[in-house]
Amino acid sequence: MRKEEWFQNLLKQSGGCLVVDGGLATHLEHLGANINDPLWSALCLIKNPELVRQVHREYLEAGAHIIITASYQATIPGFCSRGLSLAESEELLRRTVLLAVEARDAFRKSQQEKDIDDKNLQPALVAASIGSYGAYLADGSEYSGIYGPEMTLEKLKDFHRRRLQVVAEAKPDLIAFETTPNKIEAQAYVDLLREEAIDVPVWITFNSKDGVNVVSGDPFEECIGLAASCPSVVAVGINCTPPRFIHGLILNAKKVTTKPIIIYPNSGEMWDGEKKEWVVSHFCDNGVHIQDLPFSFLHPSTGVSDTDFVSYVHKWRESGASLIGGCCRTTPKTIRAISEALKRR
Ligand code: MET
Ligand SMILES: [Zn+2]
Repeated sequence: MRKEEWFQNLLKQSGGCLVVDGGLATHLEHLGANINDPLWSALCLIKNPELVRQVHREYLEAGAHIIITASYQATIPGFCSRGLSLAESEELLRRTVLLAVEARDAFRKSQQEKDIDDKNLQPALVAASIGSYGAYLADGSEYSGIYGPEMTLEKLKDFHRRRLQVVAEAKPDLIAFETTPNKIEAQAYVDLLREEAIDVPVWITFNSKDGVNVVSGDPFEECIGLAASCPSVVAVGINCTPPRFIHGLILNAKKVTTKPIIIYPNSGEMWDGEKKEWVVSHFCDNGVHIQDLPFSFLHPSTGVSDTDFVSYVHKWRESGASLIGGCCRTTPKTIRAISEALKRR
């Protein structure tokens, strides 16, 4: 079966919408991991892989149909710079898929033990994360998309090639190219998928900080159109972007593609790449300047609350999103709320 057909069938069987998990790094931190490090969540693969498995498990229990692996910031040069050999680095990359598969299989088993009929089993897919070159740099450039004048398409392809091969060989159900900050990186993905004949279905999602363009300033519709033109791509969309921009971006994506649209926003805070922390953005979620609001109106540490997030879900579903989840600063609580809101529809 063609990849697109497989995915469309899966969506249909699930009533038209699949739930994606929430922030992996965020929840690792909530569970006590210290990931303030250039490897970010990938540090846990070395220090505490059991915690990664637990995060996957909690998202499945919260109702996620798709869990995203801990490979977002896991790269071969990143691991090698910490003294790991090439073989060890590749093994760790494979482990990201294995950890998610093990969590998924254990979850399925527990569902079956609860006597849940095979045909009523929650679909549970593993999407292998590929973060951008900017994520590897760990200098905030995944939120600027500015890689400097020296960067070329070939350099980006060379950076991504081996990791993509290794991750694909580990046989995830999907590959998730996440937080893509510019058009040139999307082009690198599309070229590599063809050149390396990658047989795994993929999604490509972009991030935006103005609701109009992707973070680099490249036009959003051009990026979506390019991603959607790739035969391996089964869904396109947006991640790690404030909730207030999502509705408009879905409508704009629909102008250029009929492929399923995936959205998993962050909680609305902004990543300060210099301070390396999440800060409340300068606008409140309804576009009002934060300094014009009474303090009690704000959620300084959490951005949009889980209940606010859920009130958006119906709007996103109506405007055409077929996969909905959360990104940074969202947790299993957010995902449970999304899952329940969708079930109530
Ligand atoms: C900066 S976006 C990070 C996406 C990744 N899947 C995570 O939740 O950790
Ligand atoms: Zn994120």
